[in-house]
Amino acid sequence: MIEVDRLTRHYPGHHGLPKAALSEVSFTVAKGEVLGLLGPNGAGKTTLSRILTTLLLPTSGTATVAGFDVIRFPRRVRHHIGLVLGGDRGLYGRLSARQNLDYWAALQGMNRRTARARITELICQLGLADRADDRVETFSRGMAQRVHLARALLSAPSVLVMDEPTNGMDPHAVVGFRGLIQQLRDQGTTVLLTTHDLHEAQQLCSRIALIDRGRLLRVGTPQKLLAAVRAPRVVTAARVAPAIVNSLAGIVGARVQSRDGQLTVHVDDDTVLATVLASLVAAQVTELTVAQPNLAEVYRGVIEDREFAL
Ligand SMILES: Nc1ncnc2c1ncn2[C@@H]1O[C@H](COP(=O)(O)OP(=O)(O)OP(=O)(O)O)[C@@H](O)[C@H]1O
Repeated sequence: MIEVDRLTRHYPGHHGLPKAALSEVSFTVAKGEVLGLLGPNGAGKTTLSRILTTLLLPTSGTATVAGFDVIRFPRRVRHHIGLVLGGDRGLYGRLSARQNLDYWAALQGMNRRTARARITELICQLGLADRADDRVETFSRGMAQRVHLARALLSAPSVLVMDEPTNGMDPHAVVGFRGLIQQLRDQGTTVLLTTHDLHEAQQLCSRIALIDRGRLLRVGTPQKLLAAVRAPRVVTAARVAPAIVNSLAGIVGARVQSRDGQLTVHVDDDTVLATVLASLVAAQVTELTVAQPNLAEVYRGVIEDREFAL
């Protein structure tokens, strides 16, 4: 549904020299896939979203959405794509949710009767029914974001581009909104999801693209990205006899610490991990945990951005 090939976008930089916000970025997104675009501030995520939604022209390279080139067929692309932005832009606070949606439907040239039915359907689907006729300026961040999503879904697009859609929401609203994204995914909508939130990416995305300074550094399933991490695993166990601690200390590649029977072992690879676990199980130690690397470790390993708070 999305094909991006060597996409490049320059902005004027210092002394008139071009500065690359995107450099030779290539990837594809299949129908029904949720691709997470993850990267620090200034990585180029918004630039890419804007090109795909025909709001910005690339300097070179190509991008197609639902088979239509974004430069040659922008109207067709717009018909197939919905854009959901984070933040407070884009809604009329003094209008109700329904009036906002009526307005956007009219701008898109939708027939009134079709628009009315579609708006009622979206209001129900997105949990807005109780507040549909209240002014949007009285809405919480999470409710306003649902109106943004309804607006993007008016023309039933097959592709949604979401730029940090849960930014600024409280945790409860985030859970509800992510549930909506999951529903859309299950209904076959293709989603490009820009996010800073590693947990969100891991929860929602079938694949994740890591982008930094305009370059695509890695693309893969969360499992594939995790498999490539060399972060040490940590085994912890309780009530471990001193003799067992001593025998573990003899395993090459295991760094053992122990205090009052509470054991912590750092291991470098899966073979050492298996040996440590086998020794503990043979000694009938059952209270143990293994901390797996998570996306934060992948991120740290791939992107060296000090400003990005994990
Ligand atoms: N209109 C512009 N003029 C000049 N430079 C720009 C312009 N828009 C973006 N840039 C630069 O392009 C680079 C990529 O910006 P972009 O907004 O795409 O990043 P981002 O990944 O979306 O960042 P954020 O997470 O902060 O939204 C940045 O270095 C930014 O300063």
